Amino acid sequence: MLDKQSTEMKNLVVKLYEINAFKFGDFKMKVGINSPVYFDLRVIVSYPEVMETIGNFVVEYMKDLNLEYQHLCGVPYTALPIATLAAVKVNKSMLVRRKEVKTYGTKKAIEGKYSVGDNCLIIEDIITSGSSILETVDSLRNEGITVTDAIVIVDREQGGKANIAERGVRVHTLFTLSFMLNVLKEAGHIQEETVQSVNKYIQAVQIKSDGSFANGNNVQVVNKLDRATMLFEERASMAKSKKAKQLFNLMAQKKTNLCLACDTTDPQEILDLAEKCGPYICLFKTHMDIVDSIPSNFTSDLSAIAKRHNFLIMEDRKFSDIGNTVALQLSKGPFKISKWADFVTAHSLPGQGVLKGIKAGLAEENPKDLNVFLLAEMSCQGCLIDEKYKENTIKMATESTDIDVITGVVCQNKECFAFPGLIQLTPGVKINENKDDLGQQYNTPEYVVKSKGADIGVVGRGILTAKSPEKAAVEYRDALWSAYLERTQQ
Ligand SMILES: O=c1ccn([C@@H]2O[C@H](COP(=O)(O)O)[C@@H](O)[C@H]2O)c(=O)[nH]1
Repeated sequence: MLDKQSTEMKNLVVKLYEINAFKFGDFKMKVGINSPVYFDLRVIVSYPEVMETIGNFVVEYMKDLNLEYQHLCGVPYTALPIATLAAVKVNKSMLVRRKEVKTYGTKKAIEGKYSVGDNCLIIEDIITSGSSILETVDSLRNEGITVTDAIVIVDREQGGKANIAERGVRVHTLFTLSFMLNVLKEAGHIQEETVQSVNKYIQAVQIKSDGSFANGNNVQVVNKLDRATMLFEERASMAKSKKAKQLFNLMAQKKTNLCLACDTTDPQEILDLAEKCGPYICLFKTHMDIVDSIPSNFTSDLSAIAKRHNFLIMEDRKFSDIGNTVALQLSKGPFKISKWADFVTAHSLPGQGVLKGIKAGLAEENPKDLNVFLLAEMSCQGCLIDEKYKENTIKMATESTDIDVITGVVCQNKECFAFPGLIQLTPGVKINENKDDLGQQYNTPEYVVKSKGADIGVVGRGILTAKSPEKAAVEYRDALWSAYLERTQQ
């Protein structure tokens, strides 16, 4: 008998969250209103253990329900592998619905062997309005096949179940969205505010069978899980890496989202700047390869200052080589970055290998808990990064098996990613200028935070060339922090 409250069921919910099959943010939905939650169960095909667990739960549920049916049909496409697994396990035949009916050959909408009057059980991954299930019901019924029941993995509780019942199909669900939210809250992955925001959305956006909204078509819902309006404290609980949680909490406690880009070549000057500006920053960004003859105690001195003033250190190395080389660049050579940096930056250009290389470099010695910011966009004029590259970078940052080492994304726009547990680091920040002579482009602190979605603003020459870098750091800290506070009150 399937126990829907069991630890195994709860563990599956957490796993779905961890692999980003269940995510939070600001997502465009088929119904036209943005949603604070999104399920993407397509990713489970990459996790055989998750597939097997879901398959087993579906089979147990099917046995409990004790339904009469000759065939199983998965709603295309995401539910197809789940239905296949279940059909094999219970030794039933499968029917496959073609989404696009062929214009040649048999022109069949339903593939598989069946007789008029046979009964078919439908399997679906997610139900929102129920329209996808109904399309499959219609195709099956057009062939004379009887459909009375459907098993659904997740019910978003937006009216789909009732819409389908109107058409004579009972929906049996493994998980409701409310249950899943409570499990994630119990597990400490989300806070009560998040649960309430999602519940509010679900209540407001109830969909009728014709696709209209139960409250009329002018439904206005403020998505409180738009990352731009969320507090860093709340986002910390959603972050998937420990380091991202640490940085979110540090910013919230210290009330600063300023990163100083310390692009100076004199090692002593770097330490002096860290000492002076340290109280006002959350991150201190270095380019170690521009520093002249680095003294042996340089990185330990910098780390001591970081500890004293409570900021983290980022080496902006922009790794972009094959994994093996990246592992060596991170752990060996004159800089031994893995020994002292909290964060590094990396291009997504080499693909997954760059993250694998970083992980391998970390395994080399006994390093700090180091994390990565992936570059999805650059601030310079004429940058060759296009939309597809950006999209794939965000996939790497949110869906890959190495998301545990990712704290955030270096980018210029809020639209780049939705997940509130990632941090947007935005360089190209200056109060009085909009470009330099070598292609750098600047925006003001207020603009990058409020309009471009920056969580952390990176300031280099805006501080370094000021008469008093310390005073400039205070000025930038205040401008970036008040823009962040104003943004959360929108
Ligand atoms: O797209 C990017 C990525 C990184 N940077 C780095 O940020 C600082 C900016 O310095 P400014 O003096 O404020 O221009 C610098 O270290 C770059 O390497 C970037 O500018 N753009």
